[in-house]
Formats: sequence, C-alpha cells, structure tokens
Amino acid sequence: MPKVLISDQMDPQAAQIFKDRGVEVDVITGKTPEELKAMIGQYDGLAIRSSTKVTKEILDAATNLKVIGRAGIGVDNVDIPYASSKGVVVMNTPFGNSITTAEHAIALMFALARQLPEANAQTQAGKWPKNDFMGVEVTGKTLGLIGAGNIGSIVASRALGLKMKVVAFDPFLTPERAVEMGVEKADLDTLLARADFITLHTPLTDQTRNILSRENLAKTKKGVRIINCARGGLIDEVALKDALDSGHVAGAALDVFAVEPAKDSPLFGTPNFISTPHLGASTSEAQVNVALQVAEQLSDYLMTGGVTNALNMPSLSAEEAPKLKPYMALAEKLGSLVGQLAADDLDNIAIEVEGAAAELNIKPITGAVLSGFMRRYSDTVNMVNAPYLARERGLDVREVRHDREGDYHTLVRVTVNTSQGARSVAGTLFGNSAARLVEMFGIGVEAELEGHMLYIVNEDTPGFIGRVGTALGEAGINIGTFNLGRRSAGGEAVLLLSVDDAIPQNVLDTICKLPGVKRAKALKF
Ligand SMILES: NC(=O)c1ccc[n+]([C@@H]2O[C@H](COP(=O)([O-])OP(=O)(O)OC[C@H]3O[C@@H](n4cnc5c(N)ncnc54)[C@H](O)[C@@H]3O)[C@@H](O)[C@H]2O)c1
Ligand SMILES: O=C(O)[C@H](O)COP(=O)(O)O
Repeated sequence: MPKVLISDQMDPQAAQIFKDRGVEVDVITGKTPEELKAMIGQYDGLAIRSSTKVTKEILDAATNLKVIGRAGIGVDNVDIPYASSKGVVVMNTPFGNSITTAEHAIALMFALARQLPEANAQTQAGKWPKNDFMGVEVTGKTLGLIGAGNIGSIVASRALGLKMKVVAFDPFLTPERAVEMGVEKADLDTLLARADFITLHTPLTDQTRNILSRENLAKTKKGVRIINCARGGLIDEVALKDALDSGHVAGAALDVFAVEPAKDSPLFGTPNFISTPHLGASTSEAQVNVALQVAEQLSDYLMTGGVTNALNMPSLSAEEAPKLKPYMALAEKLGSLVGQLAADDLDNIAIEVEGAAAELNIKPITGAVLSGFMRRYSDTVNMVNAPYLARERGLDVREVRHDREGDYHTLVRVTVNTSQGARSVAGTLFGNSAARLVEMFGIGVEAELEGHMLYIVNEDTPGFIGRVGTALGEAGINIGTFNLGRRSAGGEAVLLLSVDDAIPQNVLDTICKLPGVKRAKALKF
C-alpha cells in the first residue's frame, strides 16, 4: 500500500480521501528540515503547501518518493529540476484557490483606498479620528494588472465590475484574450505611468524578480497604490519603503514577502503600509478545494498512474491510464531494446505510432520509450526524468502519428540513426495487453521481451540452431523461448531467445565464435 505524508496544514478531508482510496497517510506538520529528511525515505507521496521546502537534500533522502502534490499554486518551494532528475512527479492545483486570492487582492485594494486597518486601530484605541482619514474611490480609476493569468483575470473581472479601467501587462497575453477579458494590453512603462492602483499576479521568475524595482517604482504615477498577493521578490521592498516615506507611493499592501515568514521586513511600521501573513489562499472554500484536489491527484497517480496538473510530466487522465499502461510497457521494452543494441552514442530517436496506438496520447508512450532507451546511460531513469536526461544529452526526439493501419491493428515503432544507417524495431499488443516485438531491423521476428535474452545475428545455414542450443546446454543455461526471423532464405537471420539465467561473458564469447554468427549480445528486460 503506498504511503503519503501530509507535511503542511491541510483540510482534514485530504487525509480522509487518501484513506478511502487505499493510500496510507501520516499527517505530520511543523517538522524542521532535518526531521523531514529523517522521515521522508518511507513515503511514496508528499502533500505540501508553501511551508515545506522540498530541497535537494530532502529529495536525496526521499528514496521512495514518486510524487509531490502542492495543495495550491506556487511551487517555488520545490526544486522541480532536481525532482525531475530524480524521477519525482510534481503536481499542483492550479485553480482551487484563484478566486480566493483574487478576492484578497481586491480586499487589500479597498483597505488601501480607505486606510481601513489604521482607521480601525485608532477607532478601537478610542480616538474617533473622523477627520484624519480621507480615502479615494476606486470607481473610474485605472488598475494596472501585472500578470493576467488565472488570478489576474479574475481580479480584472472584479475590477471591471467595480467600474475601474484595467490595463494589463503580460507578455503572454494575446490581443484576443485581452479583448475577451475587457482589458487594455499595455507595455510595462505605460502601465506604470497610468495606473492608480497596481496589482501583481505573476510567478517569481528571473524575468519577474524585482519587476517593481527602484527604477520602475520611480516610473509610477504619483499617488499610486500597490498590491502584491503573488510572490515576495517581485518588489524591491527597501525601494518601496522609500517611495512610501517620500509620499510618491500613497499606499502599499503586501501579502507576500521576499523572506517568509517575514519577521522584520524594512516595510514594517511604514505609514500607509498594510500587510497580511500570506493569507491569499486562506479561505475555507479554497482550502477545501485544494486539499480535495491534491489528495485525489496523488491517489490517482499512486493507485492508477493517472497524472493531472503535473508540472514535469504530460497529463494522463485516470481513464487514459489503464488504456495506455500496456502501450507504455511495450514502448519501454522497445526503447530498452534499441538502447541495448545501439553501439553508437545516438543523437536522435523517432517514435512512430499507427493503428489503434495513433488514437492515443503519444506523450506517455514517448516518455516510456525514452525511459527504456535512457537506461543505457543510467539505472535511475523513469518516465519523469527520461525526457530531461534525453534533453541534457542533446537527444533529438521526434514523434510521428500515422493514420494508416498496417499488418497489425496497433503498432509502435522506434527508430534511431546510427553510423550504419537507420535502425528500427517495432512492436504490437496481442489481445490489447501483451507486448510483442514484431520487427527488428527490417526482419519480421515475434518475441516477448522479458527477462534475460540472447540476441544473435547469423547467416541462415543448416545446423546453426543446434550449435547454439548445444553451446548453451553445455554451459548449463536453459532456453525458455526461441524466436527466429530472417531477411531471406540463406540470408541474414535473427535469433532472439529467452534464457533462465544471465549469460556469462565466456559463454557469449563461445557463441560469438560459432560458425555463422555475425554478432551476439546478451539482453536484459
Ligand atoms: N498569496 C497567495 O496566497 C497566493 C495564492 C495563490 C497564488 N499565488 C501566486 O499568484 C501568482 C499568480 O498565480 P496564477 O494562478 O494567476 O498564475 P498563472 O500562471 O495563471 O498566471 C501568471 C501570469 O503571469 C504571466 N507572466 C509570466 N511572466 C511574466 C512577466 N515577466 N511579466 C508579466 N507577466 C508575466 C503569465 O503569462 C501568466 O499569465 C503566482 O505567483 C502564485 O504563486 C499567491
Ligand atoms: O501559491 C499558492 O497557492 C499560495 O501562495 C498559497 O500558499 P499557501 O498554501 O501556503 O497558503
């Protein structure tokens, strides 16, 4: 039974879903990195929010980990490239808390417009400061939206409902989508110059880090109010404090900080500054959404192989997974066969599907071929890290889907270009489930690729099979299955046989010296 650790505060329904789906679950929150490192080795899955930092050290200790699920959106607390290289799938729940976070941004906008926190504090202190707080209306004002994705677009729709004008900067926002959203697409400088309120909704990347730098803050309209419910690090906090102190920026509200938990931000105590402790996603509705989703996604992956919202692997629905499973087994074996036989350091591989296979999602099939193929370089390859390792080695991967149906109702073919020219192997599924090799380097040969095997290319001459059988028999090696194919009578032939034990090098040497043998290789599947 797979075992999952919930290591951050999460709605209890998540644990219940794991149990209902047959996944063992521990809920252990608030652990130090050392404590997490000591316990992570026993888990197949890890469910987190933003507090748990999944670093290289944690991943190195996570020897059984297959999947990390983020109950929320931002995954900057997970070392995704390293998780990928370790073959760990990383998933998030990209929509479950978007409305809630957008509402928090709107709430902070109003809090800034009317200085609500300070007015509240002074009223409760018995000052009744009726004449000290002059707010501004948002109606008719311009909202500058930096980042117009899921949350940004919800903020835009709410702002339009409040009769604001919305100007959006997002390099990936198409003009059509901007029209659909009812916003004006602008460059960053235009937005900075025109916005009365600026709200940030981008991830933290090399491009967005410090997007509101000192220089860019200076380009804003005097009296601007700034909201950040996205990620700390998007704003230069010291420059923002200076701009608040000088009165150029009339107010700022931050839910997120460059260092969290923020204990001594330079902004604390600055007039017209409002903060919340990363509460953007903290509503009961959003927390139920993300907890249910993450538990379902992790259970799907661990129990059925279904992949939803993965950031480092193509999606595979729970309905598709059972259909694709036998194909992935076939694809992995074909990839492994090519990987074991190709002598050269290859730089390209083509995966072709035809017949019933052409109807399927090809990405998982490609991932499985690469996973089998890349095993020639590393023992720790799987579907997740194989494409990354392939890219790292400069392997060019081509996928081809054919409409035609040939001799087989379904076919997967893997081709590599070697110094001797293109070499391809192909396989099908018998009874829609049993993986069978049906062609090897242009020669029809049917074989189950399983366990220890011996591959021989030989001249098709009488008595050859007997000689091979004798050589193996004398070495005490039992033959399981015998599969033959030949280009033409008396021409080049292929012999693929399964054996009960690994073939020692001296036996292989003996076989290579038998008359008629062109080459021979021991294989393992
Ligand atoms: N405060 C919270 O509790 C909380 C809650 C949820 C999400 N978030 C954060 O909010 C942010 C937005 O989340 P989302 O779900 O809308 O993400 P999203 O991926 O749907 O949208 C992000 C948008 O940013 C845009 N973008 C990327 N690079 C950009 C750049 N250089 N300049 C301008 N725009 C750029 C993208 O094109 C995309 O449209 C994320 O950082 C997420 O982690 C915070
Ligand atoms: O990216 C997110 O989903 C938010 O930052 C929420 O983080 P949290 O789950 O730690 O509240």
